[in-house]
Amino acid sequence: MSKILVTGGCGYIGSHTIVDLVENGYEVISVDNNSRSTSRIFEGIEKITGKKIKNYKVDLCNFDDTFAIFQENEDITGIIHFAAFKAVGESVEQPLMYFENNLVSLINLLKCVQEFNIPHFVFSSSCTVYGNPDKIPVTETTPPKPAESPYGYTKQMGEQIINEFSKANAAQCVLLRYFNPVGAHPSIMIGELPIGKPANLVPAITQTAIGKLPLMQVYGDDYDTRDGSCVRDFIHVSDIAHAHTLAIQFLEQGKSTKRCEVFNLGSGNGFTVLEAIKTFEKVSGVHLNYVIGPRRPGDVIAIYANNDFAVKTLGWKLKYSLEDMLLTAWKWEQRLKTDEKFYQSKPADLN
Ligand SMILES: NC(=O)c1ccc[n+]([C@@H]2O[C@H](COP(=O)([O-])OP(=O)(O)OC[C@H]3O[C@@H](n4cnc5c(N)ncnc54)[C@H](O)[C@@H]3O)[C@@H](O)[C@H]2O)c1
Ligand SMILES: O=c1ccn([C@@H]2O[C@H](COP(=O)(O)OP(=O)(O)O[C@H]3O[C@H](CO)[C@H](O)[C@H](O)[C@H]3O)[C@@H](O)[C@H]2O)c(=O)[nH]1
Repeated sequence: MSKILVTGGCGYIGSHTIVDLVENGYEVISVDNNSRSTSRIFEGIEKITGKKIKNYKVDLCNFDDTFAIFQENEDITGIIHFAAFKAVGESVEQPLMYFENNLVSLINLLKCVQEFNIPHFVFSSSCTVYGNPDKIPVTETTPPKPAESPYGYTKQMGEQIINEFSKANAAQCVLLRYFNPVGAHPSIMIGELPIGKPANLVPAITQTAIGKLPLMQVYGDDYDTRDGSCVRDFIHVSDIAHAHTLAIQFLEQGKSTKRCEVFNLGSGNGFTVLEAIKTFEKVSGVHLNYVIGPRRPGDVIAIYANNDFAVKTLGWKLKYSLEDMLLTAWKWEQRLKTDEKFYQSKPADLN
């Protein structure tokens, strides 16, 4: 059985991917320092899969501790690297913290890939690498634009580091560019746990609907889009998770013709912020308390994916609609309310 090391396994996408890997017969271990998450998420993973997952509470920026995980698990066959800081605004305020955490952890891992001859490496990238694209939908060959934030730079630099690494090493790599992952596992046993006031749209919607936030703002309705609000490609987190299993299988089956392959992971549909809100109101039956506010600096106006390459090459079939994404997110928010510690979602409360 293949053994996959998932970094950031207690996080939003990592936890859903662990479930998908286990359901597809993989043995999984996780490393997460819980700087942005709680290991309590494994209770949910265990309920869904019936499996206990071993997590190493290690900071990947500490090389010796990271190396020790590989010494203890010499049979690791692949790595899926999610662990990173991801808040765009915070990265503008604390750029060095972002460059250090996201890049040092990546380099430490790649040193271990080299040292222990790990054949397969999958990296969490982002559609942020396309910036404000000239033409939509974007394909994998759409030229990257300069990043809008230090966070964005860590994804662009991460891709470059892996590209160069793969030329000089035996490992084969896959870069997965996520669009906007939202929703929760259909069992509602795991989901997103934003820390503090959410910056992202869907947690802002669900927290407003439940009354945790009094009101939310739509950042701008004067863009050149069909209703004036920004366009995004929302994709269910479980669909994103399954693409990781497919990416590992793609590498294992020797189907990659390149040392480093890139895939867009989006639904292929663009919805506006206001359309997402209307869909939420429809599936939840809740009237959302929102106002139109000013534009948020740095926001991309409109982006969605051409996902043909992932669909054809990986055999990726999308299971969930926008309605499913928003309904599962809503059910998860309602479930969180029954658990005070999760509901508070401050780092100190989580662990
Ligand atoms: N969620 C999104 O909208 C989105 C979009 C595009 C790309 N991504 C990328 O996908 C990946 C996963 O995102 P997510 O939404 O699951 O984020 P998340 O914050 O929920 O999970 C990241 C996990 O990594 C852990 N971590 C961070 N730094 C670490 C370190 N130095 N050592 C060990 N663990 C560490 C955190 O504790 C957390 O559990 C990230 O790389 C993110 O940049 C996310
Ligand atoms: O309270 C809110 C929150 C968001 N929005 C709007 O909703 C849209 C989506 O915003 P998100 O913050 O949810 O997502 P982004 O597309 O801005 O950013 C996400 O996708 C990026 C890739 O483009 C990065 O990966 C980033 O980490 C990730 O948060 C934007 O137009 C934003 O202005 C609101 O109107 N109100």
